[in-house]
Amino acid sequence: MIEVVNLNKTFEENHVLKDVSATFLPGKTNLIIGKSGSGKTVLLKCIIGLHNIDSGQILYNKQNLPEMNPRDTKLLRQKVGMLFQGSALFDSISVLENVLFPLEMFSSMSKSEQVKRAEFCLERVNIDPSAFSLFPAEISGGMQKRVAIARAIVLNPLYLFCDEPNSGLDPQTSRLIDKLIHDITIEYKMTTIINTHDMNSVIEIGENVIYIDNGEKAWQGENKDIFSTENKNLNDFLFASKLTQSN
Ligand SMILES: Nc1ncnc2c1ncn2[C@@H]1O[C@H](COP(=O)(O)OP(=O)(O)OP(=O)(O)O)[C@@H](O)[C@H]1O
Repeated sequence: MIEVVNLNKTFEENHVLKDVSATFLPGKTNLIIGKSGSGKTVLLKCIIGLHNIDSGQILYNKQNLPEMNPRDTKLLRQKVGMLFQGSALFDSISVLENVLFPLEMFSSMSKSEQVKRAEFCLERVNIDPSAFSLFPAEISGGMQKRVAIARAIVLNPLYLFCDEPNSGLDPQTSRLIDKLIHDITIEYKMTTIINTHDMNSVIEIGENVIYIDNGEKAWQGENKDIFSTENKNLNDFLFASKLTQSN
């Protein structure tokens, strides 16, 4: 489980995260939602350790990330998978080589074990072996995203962080990607945190939704409860998101 406790983050005069406390549950898809500029990405980056924080705690199974020694931090990083906006695949190497990359960097497997593991992950995200030797530019955006998921899970992470996984995808492909992330989260009992604008994701896979409003955690709960919330700003946000998505 990941918990953040009384987290504060400022950039110069800009107090971006204000005393945020939230829990992110293992085996669940945890969604961070909120208006543009509310602090979602900064929160995700603080949790991953890409931003130093001003005060508060970031607890990975009760171990506070800012206080971890370099050895424990390194061990933790090996348990983390990341899915960035726009897939961030390496253009000049093949699909298979992209997924092999983390294994070459961080595992002690033999080459043949690495290839077996990479192929297994690609098959898990439904990439046909005929596409293994293609370059990212030769496959669709949805396939690129699935390759990026395969790469993110190849080291068997306990934690999966996804920043806007559906950006640039059509609604049908977005649904497939959501379902894939959700299924993999359950299968591998990962703690998955997704930063999203996509209201369909909230409805489909929002098992634990954290709503950030102007740097504060203003609501946390399950998708089934979100549309009966009495939080006015959240209601306005949901209404505006539904309008945008139906246009
Ligand atoms: N590296 C940085 N240096 C200074 N200010 C930053 C930095 N990163 C983010 N901010 C500021 O923090 C605030 C929150 O930004 P953040 O990117 O977290 O918003 P967001 O909710 O993810 O928005 P979006 O949905 O548009 O991506 C903004 O005011 C932004 O300008």
